[in-house]
Order: sequence, then structure tokens, then C-alpha cells
Amino acid sequence: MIDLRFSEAELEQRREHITGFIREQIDAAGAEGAVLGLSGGIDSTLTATLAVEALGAENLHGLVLPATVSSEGNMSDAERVAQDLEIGYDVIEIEPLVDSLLAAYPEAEGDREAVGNARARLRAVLNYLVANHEQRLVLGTGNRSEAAVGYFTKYGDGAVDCHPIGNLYKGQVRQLARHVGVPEELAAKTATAELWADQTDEDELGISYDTLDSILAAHIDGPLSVAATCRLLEVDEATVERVRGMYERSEHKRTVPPAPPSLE
Ligand SMILES: NC(=O)c1ccc[n+]([C@@H]2O[C@H](COP(=O)([O-])OP(=O)(O)OC[C@H]3O[C@@H](n4cnc5c(N)ncnc54)[C@H](O)[C@@H]3O)[C@@H](O)[C@H]2O)c1
Ligand SMILES: Nc1ncnc2c1ncn2[C@@H]1O[C@H](COP(=O)(O)O)[C@@H](O)[C@H]1O
Ligand SMILES: O=P(O)(O)OP(=O)(O)O
Repeated sequence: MIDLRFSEAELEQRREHITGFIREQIDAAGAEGAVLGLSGGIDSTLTATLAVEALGAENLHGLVLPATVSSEGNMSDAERVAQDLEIGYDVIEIEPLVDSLLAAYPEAEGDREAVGNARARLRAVLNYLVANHEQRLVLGTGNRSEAAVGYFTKYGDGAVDCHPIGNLYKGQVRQLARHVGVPEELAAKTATAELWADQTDEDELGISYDTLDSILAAHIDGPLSVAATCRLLEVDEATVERVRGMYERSEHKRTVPPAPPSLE
């Protein structure tokens, strides 16, 4: 695999670049701070940590939004992150909202993917309820690896005002998290969308983040052909083609929805 780790100097540079970006986004919008969802995972923990550095804890509002499929461990980690960073936060159970949706449209009952994505979208609605009410922006927590293969819910966790860690591959998220002092048990945690029970990113994607990050860096974001990528990483062509397929099929999630071209 490709060693995508930053040097110590590069880690500091990234830290300053991202905290500067967060400050600029808030200032440019004339906002009173930011809201973000805390899941107990590494992406939201790193984003929260950098946002506190950028804005101060008093300018951040955390939302811990458990569903029935959320593990107690992750939800208590999410609260611990808020407490350790001294961020004000609310815990709001989202399952009654899911139940209301399914009462309105019972046909989707039991559709794991549709209901899972609805959970992510209900969280987005709550993030924006708070952001509108408190004149804040919503911080996204997505990284480059997820964005490149469309591993997020369109208008769910993808519904945000900016993506502070959106240029980092997943392995780099873990490295920067350790660098800024995130506890090891959070930095090393298995990534999960937790949209349904026992879901993990790597199982669902069918590829490890180490391999995915390397293919993205070499072939999707980098200049190497499929053949050169296979030789360099010692992976088979089908794996590289599969990543390329996920990237191409998810283009619609990374772009503004199209309208027909103007007739004039
Ligand atoms: N980062 C995370 O950990 C995380 C968080 C949430 C979701 N996820 C994962 O993300 C995935 C989300 O599921 P999904 O992608 O099926 O649902 P989605 O709702 O995000 O995207 C599918 C929808 O996009 C639209 N669409 C599909 N193809 C299109 C095209 N070519 N042009 C325009 N619009 C198009 C359609 O409305 C379709 O219903 C799941 O695998 C879920 O587990 C991961
Ligand atoms: N339980 C949750 N509470 C608050 N915010 C959450 C929760 N689960 C997910 N989120 C937010 O969505 C993104 C992406 O989630 P994944 O766990 O990667 O699917 C996460 O970083 C939180 O901001
Ligand atoms: O987005 P998060 O914080 O839930 O991290 P992960 O995707 O690693 O669970």
C-alpha cells in the first residue's frame, strides 16, 4: 500500500489549515458558531476537536442523536467527547421521529437501507433546526475516502455547510486525530455508519480503508493507470475497477443537482 502518513510538520500545517478554514467559513457567513453531530466516531471527534481550536468550545453546539440501532458505547463516547472538549450538547432520541415517518409511509417498514438513510436525514433536519435557531453553520464530518466512493447519505450526513476534513483520507483522519490528542481508543475505533445494527464501513464497502485510500491516492485522485495501480499496490484489477465504479456512480452526490440547459 502507499504510505500516506504526514510528517510531524505536515500534521501541524494541516491542523492550522483546517482550523483557519473553519474560522473563515463562520466569519464569511456572519454566523454565531457551529453545530455538529457527535457519533462517538473518529470523524466527528476530530472535527469537533479542530472546531474547538478554531472557534472556542463556547461557539460549538454538539448534538448526540441516538437511534435504537446505536450502540450504548458509541453514544457514551459521543457524550464523553463533548464533555472532554467542554462543548455544550443535547441528546435527542431520533427513533420517535423514525416511527412518525413509518406511520406516514408504512411501505418502507423493514427496508434497512431506506430506513437507515432516513435516520441520517432526520439527524440533518435536527442539525439545521438548531443552526437556524442559533444562527450557526452545520459542520460536516465527511472525509475524502467516503466522499470519493459516495459512502454517505445524500442529504443526510452529506447535508452540511462545509467539510473541514473533506480532503483527508481515512487513515490520515486517524493520524491527525492522534496528533491533536484524541484518545487512542477513539482514534483506533472501527468505523461504522450505525444506520443499522452491526454495520461496519469496511464490511459494507467490501474493502479495507488502507486499500481504498491507496487506490484513491494512486488512481482516482492521482495520475496512475489501472495497470500501474495494480502493480504498485499488488491488488487485482477487479478491485481497482470496483473503486472506480463506486467513484463514477456516486458523482451525483458530489455535485449540485442539474437542471436542463438554458434554451437561450
Ligand atoms: N460515512 C458513513 O459512515 C455513512 C453515513 C451514512 C450513510 N453511509 C452509507 O452510504 C450509503 C447510502 O446509501 P445510498 O447511496 O444507496 O443512498 P442515498 O440516498 O445516499 O443515494 C441514493 C439516491 O440518490 C439518487 N440517485 C441515485 N443515482 C443517481 C444518479 N445517477 N443521478 C442522480 N441521483 C441519483 C436517488 O434519489 C437515490 O435514491 C449506504 O451504503 C450507507 O451505509 C455511510
Ligand atoms: N448518533 C449520532 N448522533 C449524532 N450525530 C451522528 C450520529 N450518527 C452519525 N452522526 C453524524 O453523521 C456523521 C456521519 O456518520 P457516520 O457514523 O460516519 O455514519 C457523523 O460524523 C456525525 O456527525
Ligand atoms: O463519522 P463518525 O464520527 O461516526 O466516524 P466513523 O465513520 O469512523 O464511525
